[in-house]
Amino acid sequence: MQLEAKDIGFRYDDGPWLFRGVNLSVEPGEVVGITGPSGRGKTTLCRILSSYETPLEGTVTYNGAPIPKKGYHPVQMVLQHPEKAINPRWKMHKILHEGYHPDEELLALLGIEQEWLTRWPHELSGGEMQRFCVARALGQNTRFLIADEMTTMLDAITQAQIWHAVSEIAKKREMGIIVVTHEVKLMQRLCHRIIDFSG
Ligand SMILES: Nc1ncnc2c1ncn2[C@@H]1O[C@H](COP(=O)(O)OP(=O)(O)OP(=O)(O)O)[C@@H](O)[C@H]1O
Repeated sequence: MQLEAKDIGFRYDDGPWLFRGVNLSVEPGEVVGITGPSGRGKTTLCRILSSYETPLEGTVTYNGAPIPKKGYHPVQMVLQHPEKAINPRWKMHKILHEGYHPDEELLALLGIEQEWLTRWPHELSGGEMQRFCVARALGQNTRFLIADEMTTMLDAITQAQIWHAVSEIAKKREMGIIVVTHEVKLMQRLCHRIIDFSG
């Protein structure tokens, strides 16, 4: 059940190649960090791994086969800014239940309070909103989570709570995680190995 990128290359339109020949594989339960200077394409690579973007060269496979375009996606991505990932016209319960129905245990682990469910997104703080985005990404069929600066904007306590919850779930389910962050200590604490993406 490995997630594997082979010889990936990408550039935007007629621009220069952002990267070529990138190889990466992540095993179930493994936590892999990706580090590198700003602008080298870490976010773009994450988008390719989670099928939001198609590579111009190379392939991404899950369990040795291309990831099916239909159905629940086994690779889920959580971004830095939760407000960009949710529909501002939906109340939180609708946002939360968009893909599946998270159980009470997961909500409690992520510190999501019942009363938040009836609120609009603008009535929540960034940290509260991000807990919903994380819950939404942690469906039972999520095999890999891509955390692209997932807790960068949050205070230390919220950051610790979210990572504690995600790590617990990952251990229990053997879920793999890719962590992109500029925070070196967080990266070292979480990751089994770190890949330098300096290009
Ligand atoms: N949709 C797009 N169209 C054109 N260029 C883009 C697009 N998205 C990103 N880029 C450019 O591609 C390069 C890589 O961006 P990307 O966000 O992948 O890098 P990054 O390593 O994640 O950077 P950061 O650490 O600052 O988030 C940047 O120069 C960026 O301006």
